[in-house]
Amino acid sequence: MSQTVTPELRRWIIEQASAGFSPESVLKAMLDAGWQQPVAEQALERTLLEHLGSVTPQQLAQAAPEVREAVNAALGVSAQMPHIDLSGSPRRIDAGDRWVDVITHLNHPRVVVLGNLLSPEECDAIIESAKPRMARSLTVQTTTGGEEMNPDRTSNGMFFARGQTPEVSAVEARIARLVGWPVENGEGVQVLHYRPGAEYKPHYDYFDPAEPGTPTILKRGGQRVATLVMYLNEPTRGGGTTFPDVGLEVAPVRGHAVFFSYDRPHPSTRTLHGGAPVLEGEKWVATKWLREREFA
Ligand SMILES: O=C(O)CCC(=O)C(=O)O
Ligand SMILES: [Fe+2]
Repeated sequence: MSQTVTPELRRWIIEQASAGFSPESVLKAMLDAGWQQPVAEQALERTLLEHLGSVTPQQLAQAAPEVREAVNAALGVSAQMPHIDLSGSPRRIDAGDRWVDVITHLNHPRVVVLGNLLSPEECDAIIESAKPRMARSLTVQTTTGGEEMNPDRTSNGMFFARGQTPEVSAVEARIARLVGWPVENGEGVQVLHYRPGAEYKPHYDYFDPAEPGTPTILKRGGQRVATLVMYLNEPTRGGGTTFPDVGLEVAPVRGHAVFFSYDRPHPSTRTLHGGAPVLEGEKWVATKWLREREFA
């Protein structure tokens, strides 16, 4: 007699895994219920893998450790993440050489808006040292692994090497302390300049695993797992950082920053975001991307 896997069975498997039962105990229950071992094993594996895309980080956090491990391994997901400790709901956080204000935070997507991350002097110094090296922004092209001009990004930009100027170096150390992530895992700071009308259409910062160029990119430091966009000045109107999945817009205020993290390269992180068009004035930001491992 051949057995077929019904939608009810798949739902039941997901419920069991989400409730914290280990795959072994789910499998045993299926065998006890009369399922043939190969069918049961395949149904279990397929169902859990296919379900991954719709699992929220909160659900996964509640799953049995074996499920979490299997899921993480299957997706190349990072167990450890850059993270801002907001336990005890602090108003301000000690970032080593500076107290940083906590303005707003959201759990899914994981977003933290910070105030006073940079002093006005640091903002100006970073803009001034970036200016001579600005060119039309390139984005890493996952189709090829190279860098290309992207029509969705109408800003101008440049990259600093890590530690290239004293201000960049101080800010990098501050960020590392703030999010508990090594300086070595960070890409160099990128500076972007938007004139009126310029924008950065909604996108994900992680590298799309489905694109052929991604494996090459990942050889250097693995996936991006978090982004910090730092506002170096204030456009008069427009230029906020938007998160369309949740209708959030972060105001570009000088010295403020928006931190967001994504523990898997997947839209379920809800980290789709963009730079809204600048309507009046101009906008300068510095972006710090954090990788899983050392970015050498
Ligand atoms: O300019 C912004 O607000 C967003 C910048 C951004 O998304 C990026 O640099 O990846
Ligand atoms: Fe981005």
